[in-house]
Formats: sequence, C-alpha cells, structure tokens
Amino acid sequence: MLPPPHAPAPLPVRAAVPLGQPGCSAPPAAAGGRSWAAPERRAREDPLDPPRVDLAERQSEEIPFLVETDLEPAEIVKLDRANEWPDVLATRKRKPSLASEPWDGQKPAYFKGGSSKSKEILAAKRLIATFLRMRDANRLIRMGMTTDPEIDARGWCCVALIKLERYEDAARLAAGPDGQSPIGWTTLRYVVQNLAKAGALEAAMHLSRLQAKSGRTKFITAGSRALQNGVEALALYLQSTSAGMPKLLTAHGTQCSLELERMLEFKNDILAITPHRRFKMFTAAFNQLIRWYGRARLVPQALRACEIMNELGIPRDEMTIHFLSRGCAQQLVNLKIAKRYTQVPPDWPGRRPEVFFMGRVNSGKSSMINALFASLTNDAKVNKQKGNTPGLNFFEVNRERFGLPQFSIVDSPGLGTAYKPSSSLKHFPELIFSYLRNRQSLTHVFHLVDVRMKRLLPADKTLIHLLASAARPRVRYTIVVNKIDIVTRKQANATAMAIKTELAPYADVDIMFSSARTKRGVDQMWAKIWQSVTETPRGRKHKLLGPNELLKLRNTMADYDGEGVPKEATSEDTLADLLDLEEAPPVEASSLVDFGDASAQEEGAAPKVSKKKIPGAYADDWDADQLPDDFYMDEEEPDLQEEVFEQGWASQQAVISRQPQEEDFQATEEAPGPGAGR
Ligand SMILES: Nc1nc2c(ncn2[C@@H]2O[C@H](COP(=O)(O)OP(=O)(O)OP(=O)(O)O)[C@@H](O)[C@H]2O)c(=O)[nH]1
Ligand SMILES: [Mg+2]
Repeated sequence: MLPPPHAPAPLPVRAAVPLGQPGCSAPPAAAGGRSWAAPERRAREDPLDPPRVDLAERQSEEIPFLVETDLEPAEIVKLDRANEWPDVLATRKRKPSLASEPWDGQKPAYFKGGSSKSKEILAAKRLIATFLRMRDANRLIRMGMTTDPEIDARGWCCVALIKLERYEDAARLAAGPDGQSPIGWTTLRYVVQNLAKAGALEAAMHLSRLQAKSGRTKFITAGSRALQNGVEALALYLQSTSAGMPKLLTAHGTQCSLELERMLEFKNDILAITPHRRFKMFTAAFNQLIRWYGRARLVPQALRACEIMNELGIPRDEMTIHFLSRGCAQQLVNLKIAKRYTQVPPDWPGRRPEVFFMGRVNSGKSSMINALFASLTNDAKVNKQKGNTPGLNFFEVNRERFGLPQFSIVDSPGLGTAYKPSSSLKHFPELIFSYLRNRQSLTHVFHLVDVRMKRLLPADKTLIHLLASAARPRVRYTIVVNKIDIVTRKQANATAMAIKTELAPYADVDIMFSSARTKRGVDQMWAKIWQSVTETPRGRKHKLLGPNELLKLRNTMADYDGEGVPKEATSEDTLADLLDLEEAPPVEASSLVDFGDASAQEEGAAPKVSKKKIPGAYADDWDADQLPDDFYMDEEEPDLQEEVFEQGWASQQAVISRQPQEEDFQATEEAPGPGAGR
C-alpha cells in the first residue's frame, strides 16, 4: 500500500561533517583545527583589527560551514583530518621537476583554463577578499592551510597576509607544511620581494631557493627563477636598508654578497636559457645590486657581481657600467694639466697611488678615462684631432670619501704623428720618462693600443722603452687593445696575438681588450685599477715587467750588435725595433710631423718612402729581398679613413646606423696603400 501522499519520508541519519572532509559536498573553505601555522600573537593595536577569536571554541557556531552527510558518526570521527594539511605535494599542479629536465610540451592543467572548479575558486577569492577587509589574519592563515590545492587559495592567502603586514605568517604559508612545497612562482616572487623589503632576508632567500621546486615552464628553467628572485631580493633588501638604517648598509651588503655566491648553485639552469631571456630576467636586478654595492662602498663586491654576470652570460646594458663606475669613483677632481714635470702635483707615495694611461696619439686614452668615470659631462677632453691632450692631466678620485681608497688617474699626451707643430711635441717623451722614472706613487701603467694598428707601432715601442728605462719593477703594466667595437673579434684577437708574440721574449705581458664607446672592458679595467690601488705591496701577484725582464731589455738595447741578444730579438720584426729609439721617417704631408724624426725633417734630410718600406732606422743596411714577405708592413698607421671612425661621441649614433666600420676597414686593408709592394 502506498503511503499517504502527504506523509513525511523517513529521515536518514545525518551528522555534521566539517568542511573540506570526504563526504562533504560544500566548498572546502575554512575547516577548523589548528596546526603548524597561526602562532599565538597579541592582538594588534590597530582599531581596525578585530579581537582574536578562538576558533576551536566557536566550532559549533560555524553553522554555515557545516553541512549534512549520510555518514555514521563513528566514521566521521575516523575522517577527522582537520589537523592535517591537504596533500600538497601529491596534488601540485606543476610537478616539481628538475630544472634540467626537458620540457615535455604538455601544458599543466593549471594553464588550460576552464577549470571545473571555477565556481569554487570564485567563492574562495571572495572569501579571502572578505577576510582581508575584516583584517582577519587568523582566518586567512587557516584558509591557506586547509583549502583544496586544486583551488590554490594558499597563494592568495599569502598575498592577503602580506597586505596585512603579517610577513612571518605569509612566509610560513608560502613555504608549505614541510617548508619545501612552495606556492606558485608568481605569487612566491611577490612574497619574496615584500619579505626582502621588510628586512627578512633569510626568509626571502629561502623562498627564492624554493622557486627551483616550482618546476620549469616552456622557456624558463626553475633555477633561473630562483636566481632572479634571489638577486631581486638582495637589491630590495639593500635598498630598504639604505632608507631605514644606512649605517648598516655595508654590513648588509657583505651579507648579500655571501648570499649571492650561494645562489650560484643554479648556474647551469641560467646557462640553459637564451641570452635574451637572461637579459630580461637578470640585467636590471644585477644593475640595482651593483648600484647598492656602490653606495655601500663595497667596490670589490660590485666588481664580483659584474664578474658573475660575465660568468652566467648575462648581457649588460649601459647602466651596469654606469653604476659600477659611480661606485668606484664617487668623487672626482680634475687637478691640473702639467706641461712640464716640475708642474706635477706633489707625490704622496702610499697615500695616493696613481694609475697612468699612455699610448699613441688618438689611441683613446682620454676617452677611456671618461668611460671609467661614466662622465655625463666629459672630464678628459676628447677630440678626433690627434694630439689633443697637451700634458699630464691629473684626476684625483675619492679624496673626501672615507672608506674608499684615494687615488689619481693620469692622462698623458700621445706620442706619434700629430697635427701639431713639432716644437710642442718634442718634450713629450721626456715628460713621460720623467714621470715614469720619478713618480713614487705610480702603481699601474695602462698602455693603450688602437686595435686597427694590428701591432706595436714605433711610438708604442718608444713608450715601452721609456718604461723599461725608468726601471720601475714594482709598477704593473697592462696593454689595452682599444676600440674593439670597430673591428671583428678575429681581428682584435689577431692584434693581441701579434703584440703578445712580439713581446714574448721579454715579458709575459698582461693584455686586455676594451672599447670606450661600447664600454667593453671597463669593468675589467676597474678591477685591475682597484687591485693596484688597494693592495699592499706584499700581496702582489700580478704579471709585471719583472726586474729581470727589464734588465734584459735594457742590456739588450745597450749592447745591441747582433750578438749576445736573445735569438728572437735579432729578428727585425720583434722588439729589436723598439731598442732603437729613433723612429721611422715620416710618410708624407709636411703637416704630419712624426715627432721621432722631427729634427731630421726640419733639416730636410727625411728620406722619401720607397716602394718597399722597411721599418727602423737601419732600413738602408738591409737587403730588402731577403726579408720575409710579411715584413713589408706599412710603417705609418694604415689610412683608416679617420673621418669615418673618429667621430665624436655625439655622432656615434650616425656612425652606428650606417655601420660602415667593418667593410671600410677591410676595404682599406686590401686597397693598395703607399707601401703596396705586396
Ligand atoms: N670607435 C671608437 N672610437 C673611439 C674609442 N675610444 C676613442 N675613440 C675615438 O678616438 C678619438 C681619439 O680619442 P681620444 O680619447 O682623444 O684619444 P687620446 O689617446 O686621448 O688622444 P691624444 O690625447 O691626442 O693623445 C676620438 O674621436 C674618440 O671618439 C673607442 O673605443 N671606439
Ligand atoms: Mg687625450
């Protein structure tokens, strides 16, 4: 018999089950129970912050979070897992893969969109927004700990906690129950940056390292995200230190440099991504870090950061070198130009070390000094005209900056051909020699060579000879192959190789490349300068023209008679040229005065250049036919269309835009020049 139509159906046994449990159909929003998070804290003074609620006590009141179920009460007790975290590691959407693991081409479900859980996600977002408005950190923490990982409300809860300035809780929540299962990488980056700004460096670095567990995406390896976050955190930490407690900047900077070294464990991951991506991810962060190292007067650390950029193949932009230079030279005074040695500023050996720049005319000495100082207004006068610097130009660096070494950088007039009357050039070698010989505070000599000259020209050899005769064994010597922006890498290497081979019998010279225009090599130059001006004489471990080599060089010159000299030196294409102080005869144009032979020219005795030119004053003694073919090099610098190359800084863009350099250079190389007997 059918029951009467209005009789009530028998009710099943129902009991309340906390939200988020099996058997519960409602969105798992905020199950009760306590666990690792939610440390006991005193209520904030903030009037907007409501008094703390003991959720355990109010369990029964949370009616909206309880729903009915068909389960027996005994089963419910068994299922009371409120004290456990959801199994975060098992259900992570992004699998914690190794960064070096290749991308399998599968997009994680997370990125596909259209999740069936979208309603629940929306509900969770609204709930978090409400909690944030209520400033209820407890509920946020609880929710972050207990929501379904598919919904991933943990990240949003972290963001909300950061907004409530509950940094510690946010950090714990972001690190996961075991401290090793991070939230998604974008949210994690946000948390890391805010922690660093708030001064929690260790937490920030720990969370940065956890990025490596987030797995890779299509183009970015996990380790590179870790380093990116790490460097950003370091820079932000130093920035907030300098704003809040500037006296601790140096200490914190040192701490940061140690942390940076530890982050290098992700090196392979960074090398695995493309340079463009490296540029987008790291360059700005490293620039800021270098900037704050500079402010903290931690120049070695800033130089090391540049070195790390090189190591990891992170491209630089102009701000990198700018910040480095501003850190190294924080104060600059252009003392004076000394046209005679009697006019030079007083010598304070030990107190104010000096770095000397020498080279041929137009080899780019003054430009290089400007590049070192990152000058917005050029301090050393530069001109495409040759012979622009009229005397020794002293720049005093960091005189009133305590905590930084005080030193001078000295620009010098170039030797060689110049558009100047010979009388004003004659005393330059003597001036340079007096300086090299007598200046006690001299610590480092940079000899700049224009890369297009392909080898050491007579003026360069004269300079080396002056340095050798000055007998300053403690002075470091570096040959700088300059202007590498206008030749190919191969040509630059060939020039360096030629110079090295030529000087090999005498000294193992230190050679580096640079370009004042593209700022290449400026950081290496600063590193060398810094080493020279900061170290004590005992700590020297550099390549130098040692006393033995210098002695050899001078003896060789003294008894140069073809006997008793090193075998290599008797070959005319080597330093034997240098040992003869007299320079080759001028090529042409009476306006071009080769200072070495100026007197000869005045007397009208300058021999005209023959078809086959032979460098050196002994040219006439030799049988030209017996010399190897490659011996017939142009004595003077090749005609390189100076107007094209030697544009001023202002017209640099024009030069770059039409890019004539390489073709022009190759053309001039092949074009039959005045000495074309080849
Ligand atoms: N492309 C290029 N041009 C450069 C570079 N460095 C300098 N120049 C140019 O070379 C010319 C000479 O530069 P300076 O710095 O005056 O050379 P210098 O050695 O000081 O010359 P003097 O003082 O006359 O001995 C200028 O027109 C610069 O613009 C460089 O790295 N690349
Ligand atoms: Mg100059």
